[in-house]
Amino acid sequence: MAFTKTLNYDDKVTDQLSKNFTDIISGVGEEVSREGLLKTPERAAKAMQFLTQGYEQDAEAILRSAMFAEDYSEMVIVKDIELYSLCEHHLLPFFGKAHVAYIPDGYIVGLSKIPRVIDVYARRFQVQERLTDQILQAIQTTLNPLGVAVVIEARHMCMMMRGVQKQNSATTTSAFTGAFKAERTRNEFLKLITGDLG
Ligand SMILES: Nc1nc2c(ncn2[C@@H]2O[C@H](COP(=O)(O)OP(=O)(O)OP(=O)(O)O)[C@@H](O)[C@H]2O)c(=O)[nH]1
Ligand SMILES: [Zn+2]
Repeated sequence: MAFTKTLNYDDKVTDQLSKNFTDIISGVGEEVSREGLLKTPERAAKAMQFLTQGYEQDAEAILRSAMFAEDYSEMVIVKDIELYSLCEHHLLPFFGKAHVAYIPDGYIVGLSKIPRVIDVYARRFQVQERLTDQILQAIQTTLNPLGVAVVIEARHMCMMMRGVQKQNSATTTSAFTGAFKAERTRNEFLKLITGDLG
């Protein structure tokens, strides 16, 4: 499974996507043989494969690969994790940050696995709500903790560059399981993710 910043590109997929991007370039009236655009279909094909590599990856397997038995049952929060995704309606980026918390029940997980799981689901065509829920469910299903909380704050290029063209709007989505359904626990989490670490 590719976790590196580069990807082993599939030649057949690259060829097919390159043809598609050639059509897009000529479709908007550009000259595909213009020097600056000669390699663009192939570059765009590779960029698109990179941005959708999450389809090939298994979030639950990633979590299971670093679960450790530990007698700790306080809230664990990983906050301000940057994320980049593509909206499934316009294939334009949305980006922002995610905050994830869980309360262990016998098992903790390697901290880096949480951002990895976010990338697995973010690197697909998405809506922010489903992305939020998929991260939540993957952690709940594998670790079976006392509760999971996920908050995502993001800006959607499809609302900024086109459409309503609102530059400052941000969308917040949240999802909770178990202990986080209780107001006190949820509020503690929300306070900790908005608070200053000092
Ligand atoms: N709920 C949700 N909506 C999204 C997300 N990303 C993009 N959208 C919205 O998806 C909707 C698609 O609506 P349509 O009316 O079919 O598309 P459109 O004509 O391009 O709409 P406008 O963006 O309003 O111009 C738009 O309102 C987008 O803002 C997301 O992650 N979650
Ligand atoms: Zn969109």
